[in-house]
Amino acid sequence: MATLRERLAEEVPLVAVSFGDEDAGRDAAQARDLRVDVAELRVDWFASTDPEHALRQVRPFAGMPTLATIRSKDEGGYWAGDEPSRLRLYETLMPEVDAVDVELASTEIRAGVVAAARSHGTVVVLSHHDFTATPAAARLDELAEEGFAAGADLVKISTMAQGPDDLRTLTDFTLRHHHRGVIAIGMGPEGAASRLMLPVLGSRITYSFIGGRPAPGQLPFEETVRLLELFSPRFADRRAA
Ligand SMILES: O=C1C[C@@](O)(C(=O)O)C[C@@H](O)[C@@H]1O
Repeated sequence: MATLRERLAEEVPLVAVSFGDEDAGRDAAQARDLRVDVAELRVDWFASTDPEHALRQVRPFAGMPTLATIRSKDEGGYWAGDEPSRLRLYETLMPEVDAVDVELASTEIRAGVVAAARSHGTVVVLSHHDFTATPAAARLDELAEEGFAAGADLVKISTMAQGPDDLRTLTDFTLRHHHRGVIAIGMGPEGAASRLMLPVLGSRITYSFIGGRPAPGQLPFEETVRLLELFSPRFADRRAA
């Protein structure tokens, strides 16, 4: 099977699903059955952030592309510990996963996460979330520059879309930067179309859900796959292969 890095280079959209630690064995089996492209392990959702517990939740997903995220409270996550502990947890998980996602704004640990990722060949996503609004194009460009300069393989922008103007802003951002490796998401009901349209235009990963924990505006995994198969022949070919 192609590695996540190889898949990303193909520029065919990937569909991710986020998982906590309710029942990692069950979730991993389901993710494999449904051929989820990327399992995002939301470590900040885990009941315990003890490293051994976290490793036990991640291991059932071995063999499929995995992305570990320990999201800060400032950007909508549940991580309650301090920054040195968060960096240690990323370092512990690094050999077991294909990619990690840390916020661009987490400047205390960002360089440490990137350095650990480099030594393991792990893909680095540097992300920016805004749950209220979509910033102007110039600000999004600054974030992209900051992210690539800091060592991102992918820069992810996930912002609340309030209407068509925000969809246009996120679309333009995708068109300007898709060749460098970006993920762009318009959250909320007004952003839902971005979860299909932007991957077709080059945003590398779109996020969906199975079961009960959707982010604002996310579509179910099977619906996302069905619609992308209609809109992206390259995606349909890869699913059929
Ligand atoms: O940042 C993202 C994108 C997301 O917030 C979304 O809106 O799909 C879902 C999160 O799990 C992921 O880490």
